[in-house]
Amino acid sequence: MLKVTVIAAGSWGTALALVLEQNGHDVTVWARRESQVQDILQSRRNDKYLRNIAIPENIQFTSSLQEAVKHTEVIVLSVPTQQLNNVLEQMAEQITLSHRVIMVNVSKGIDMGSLELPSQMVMRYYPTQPFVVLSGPSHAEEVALKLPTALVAASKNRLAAEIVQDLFSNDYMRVYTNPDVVGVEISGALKNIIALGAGISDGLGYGDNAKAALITRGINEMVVLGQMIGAETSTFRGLAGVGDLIVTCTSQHSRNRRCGILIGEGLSFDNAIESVGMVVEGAYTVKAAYRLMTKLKIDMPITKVLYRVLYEGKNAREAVNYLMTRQKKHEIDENAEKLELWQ
Ligand SMILES: NC(=O)C1=CN([C@@H]2O[C@H](COP(=O)(O)OP(=O)(O)OC[C@H]3O[C@@H](n4cnc5c(N)ncnc54)[C@H](O)[C@@H]3O)[C@@H](O)[C@H]2O)C=CC1
Ligand SMILES: O=C(CO)COP(=O)(O)O
Repeated sequence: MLKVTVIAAGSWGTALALVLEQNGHDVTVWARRESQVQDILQSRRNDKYLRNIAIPENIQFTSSLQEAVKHTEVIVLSVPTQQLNNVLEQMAEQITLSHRVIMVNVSKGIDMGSLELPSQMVMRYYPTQPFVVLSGPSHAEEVALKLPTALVAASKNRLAAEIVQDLFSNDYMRVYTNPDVVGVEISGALKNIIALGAGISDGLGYGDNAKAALITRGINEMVVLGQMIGAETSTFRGLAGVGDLIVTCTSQHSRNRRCGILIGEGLSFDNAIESVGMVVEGAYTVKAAYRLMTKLKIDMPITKVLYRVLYEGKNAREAVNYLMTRQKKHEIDENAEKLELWQ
């Protein structure tokens, strides 16, 4: 049994706390508001984020960071990416982790200000603690119902990856390990942008053909950016890559897809975000990815048009028209260069 602290009592943090408790660990969840802690303790539910799920008495809740991390062995960070730096700062001010703690991040995104990945933010504050990113196709609503789910625990530290694999594995959750932290993080961040696009496509009334094209060309964009920043291309074929892209672009549970559908149906960006009521990571990651794309001088057309739709008021239907009619090109640039493939 390990002592595990989950930071943030949103839908994913709560669902993962349930898994950890089921697996026999000593689980404490930190929520920033005492009122939320009291609500959960009274009802043993967290209906705002995870409806109709009973939370066992064994899971402790607190709004004190100090109490939450006291003697803990594993910290699971489930804070929305744009808030992660702020939470890490609060933790660093209040807590010196003098003991060894495995830092596990489960949020998916890129910081809009610094353009850092979660691993880079965490390592800035805790350079000597082992870091693991847990990612893959996994909606909290299904995990809370114990429906079969497969994830990937990526770390440069093999032992830490294997500890996290053991921590979460059970008969409905299968966890693989992977040393490619950057590839897993870029996959998780960019798939949300593509899912927003898939939602917009659905909201506009386009069909399965359009969505399949978005998913496939979306992987291409993930690879293009990933290769520039040191990711392994094979990671994009895995659970964190194509796996998560499929689930987020097609699932009824996806917040990113739902937000996209509302925008496609004509709602404003702000109203769509508000209506979803939970974090829509892709809406912020698109800004970071657009800046990265510009900085690295690479072409990411889906990211580019989504940025224009969300932040520059471009009409969504015109954006699709742009994607369809832009300059013709090869499907796979590398193949086009291989003279032996042409007759
Ligand atoms: N919901 C899901 O099924 C999954 C979510 N994720 C990722 O996990 C991360 C969290 O997502 P959700 O739990 O769905 O979000 P959520 O919107 O359900 O919950 C976010 C939680 O973070 C807290 N929070 C927000 N700002 C904060 C701050 N400044 N300080 C402290 N706490 C703060 C909120 O109070 C809330 O409890 C995201 O990056 C998401 O992409 C990953 C896999 C599955
Ligand atoms: O990352 C997720 C599923 O793997 C959650 O996606 P949404 O935020 O779109 O719900």
